[in-house]
Amino acid sequence: MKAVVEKYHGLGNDYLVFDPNKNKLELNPHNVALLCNRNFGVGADGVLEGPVLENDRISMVVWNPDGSIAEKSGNGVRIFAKYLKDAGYVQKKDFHIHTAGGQVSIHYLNEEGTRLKASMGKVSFWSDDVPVEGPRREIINETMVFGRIPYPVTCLSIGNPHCVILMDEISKDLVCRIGRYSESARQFPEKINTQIMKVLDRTHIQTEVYERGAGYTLASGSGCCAAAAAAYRLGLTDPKMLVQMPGGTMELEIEEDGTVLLTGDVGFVGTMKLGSTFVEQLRSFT
Ligand SMILES: N[C@H](CCC[C@H](N)C(=O)O)C(=O)O
Repeated sequence: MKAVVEKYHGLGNDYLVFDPNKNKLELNPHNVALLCNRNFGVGADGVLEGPVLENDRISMVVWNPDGSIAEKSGNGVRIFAKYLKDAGYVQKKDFHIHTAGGQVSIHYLNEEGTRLKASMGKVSFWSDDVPVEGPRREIINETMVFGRIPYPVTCLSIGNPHCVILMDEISKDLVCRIGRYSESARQFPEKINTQIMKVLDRTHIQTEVYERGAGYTLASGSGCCAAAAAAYRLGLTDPKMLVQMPGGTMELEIEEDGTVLLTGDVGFVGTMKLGSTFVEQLRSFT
């Protein structure tokens, strides 16, 4: 059996596109984890399975490298939109991609499709939407303890769950130290993506991310939406801002109705025809 994947990245947050129309292999948590393994597999921060084309809808599935499925990925939908153009599935400049976390509207900003704007939907700070255990409330600057240290935490959903912690200084080490505790903390029944955020001024913030099901990554599309929405809700920024992450900078805009617009680049790395022995390994996981 043959198998081929296409590798792309969004600000260094790399994904493999696995097109079921070109591959017979069935994906499952075990073979996705092997595909994403940076030593024994291709290596990536996740797999984007699709397009599934039915009743003129385009949908995709976002897999995390631990084999779990995420409702949405901001870099993932932008990468997937670029793939759809490269593979000839779409010719229009504007269209929708359906994910488990809701519909994302895509607008290409250049001919090659390497710069895209995604309308990521509305955020919700309500505990039952994120979800967060306890009485129904909006989670804004609520003290939560991770690793025996209290933090002021803002939680929100943008289709997938996020917590955002405002700090004076941020670093990879710090977000990993917190994320190891917060990701699977008991108050998050569906786990959580963790962002620490430094506000530079009213139009610039900086973040580091520890992703649910992936750990530390160089950038997170849904994560920078969450950080921007939290910064704006806390009254620290204007509705339009730049979010600086280790992998690069995204343009964010919070619209009047709470919809979050995400604009940034994606890069195509290459097409990988998987070796027959490796494909047999992937198939061996039932
Ligand atoms: N790990 C995330 C999904 C990918 C998020 C990130 N890579 C993005 O670009 O939004 C989750 O389990 O919700």
